[in-house]
Amino acid sequence: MTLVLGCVADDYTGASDLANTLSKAGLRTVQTIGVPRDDMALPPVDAVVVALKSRSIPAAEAVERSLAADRWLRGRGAGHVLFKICSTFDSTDAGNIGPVTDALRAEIGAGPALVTPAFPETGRTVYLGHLFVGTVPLHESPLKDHPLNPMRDSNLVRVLGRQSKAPVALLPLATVEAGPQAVRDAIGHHAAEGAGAIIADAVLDRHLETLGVVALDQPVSTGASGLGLGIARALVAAGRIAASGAGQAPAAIGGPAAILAGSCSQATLGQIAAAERSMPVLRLDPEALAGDPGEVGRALAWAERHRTEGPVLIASSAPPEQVAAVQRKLGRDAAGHAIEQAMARIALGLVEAGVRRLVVAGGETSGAVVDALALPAFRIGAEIAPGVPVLYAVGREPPMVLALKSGNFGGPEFFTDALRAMP
Ligand SMILES: Nc1ncnc2c1ncn2[C@@H]1O[C@H](COP(=O)(O)OP(=O)(O)O)[C@@H](O)[C@H]1O
Ligand SMILES: O=C(O)[C@@H](O)C(=O)COP(=O)(O)O
Repeated sequence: MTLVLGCVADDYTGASDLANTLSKAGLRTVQTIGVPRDDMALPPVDAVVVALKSRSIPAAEAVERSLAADRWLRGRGAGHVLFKICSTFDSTDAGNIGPVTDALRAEIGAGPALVTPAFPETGRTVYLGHLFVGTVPLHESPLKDHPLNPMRDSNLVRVLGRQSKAPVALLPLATVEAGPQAVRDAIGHHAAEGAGAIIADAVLDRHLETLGVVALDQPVSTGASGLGLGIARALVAAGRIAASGAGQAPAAIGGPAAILAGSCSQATLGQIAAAERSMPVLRLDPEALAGDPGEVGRALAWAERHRTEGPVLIASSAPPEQVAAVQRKLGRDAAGHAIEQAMARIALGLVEAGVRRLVVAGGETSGAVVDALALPAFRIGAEIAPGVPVLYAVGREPPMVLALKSGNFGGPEFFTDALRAMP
């Protein structure tokens, strides 16, 4: 297997978002959970997205895991590695976007990395280094209340500067509009000045196409699915991707379905409210979930009682004031971790009870669930909503199909849309 593109994603939902984008652009793509074991049988692919759960762990660990993934990908021929971050730049001043980008560059002796979270299809745009979510700057968006990494500064040159060793420069929209050569000249100038990373503006897909062409000059770039789109289109345009033809439509998996929500995003809260009109919904008590092992058993007993009614939804999700109250009692990271682990035990119990179709809302939550289920890799299926594909577990018997939804993604009826796409 010789890879045309390697990707290291800092969470599992983000990885499936990127794998979806690459696959739609024509790249045969597989998402692995962690660095694959050498004996893992992978189909012929153009791109592998190695999904890590490294967004909210200490920076040194994120660096170590990312470098291991990078070495595996380069060992299989990947000349360019895209570090997939969140389109809302989820991170804290302690990292991990800066430290991982620095380490990936240092590993291969690369010049400054292009960095952009722009993903216009989902409303993420960057102008003069400021990230917008829909019509508002990042710091006014619901991300200001994220449970683990509240985003309170929209100026990404500043945000990344606080996380990086080398200076961070800006590639303004006017330069991106001027095309690849203007971008190359600007990068040369910033490299001479010692920049380690360059935040690139992009508000439309054509800007990402320009950035994709130039990113491939370098061995490393950092971005969300928008940059993935630009790189994929550049690879296709350069004739570096063999035509793959339409894949065989996967057979229906069947069997019981369940939804688990641990995201506290505004979008997910709305989707849970909408689901309440069409399926049984259990809203967990987050404090009990974090502290009382019996709460998992009670949730599973509830699911068992509602089994004959079709899919069920179990949620720990809560609005910002309730999240803040739990965090005051338990601490931010401890609360998040304990709730994720409890959700993972619920997932395991549901699958042991026969669930074969599973939707999970929330990146960290998805990470904990997929780890508990020990799923090694996914084939990418149809797109349910921008950034969220159907995922077929590779090599699992009996087969399972999942959807891992980034907290902020999907329309109000996402959960019913997902179940319809996962027969
Ligand atoms: N009610 C709650 N109170 C506090 N934290 C919560 C609650 N429910 C979930 N969490 C935690 O909030 C975090 C949500 O992150 P994540 O799953 O990545 O969602 P998103 O995709 O929206 O970022 C997780 O660590 C989760 O365990
Ligand atoms: O880029 C994105 O927005 C997503 O792919 C993503 O990474 C979102 O993260 P979560 O909301 O934590 O799932």
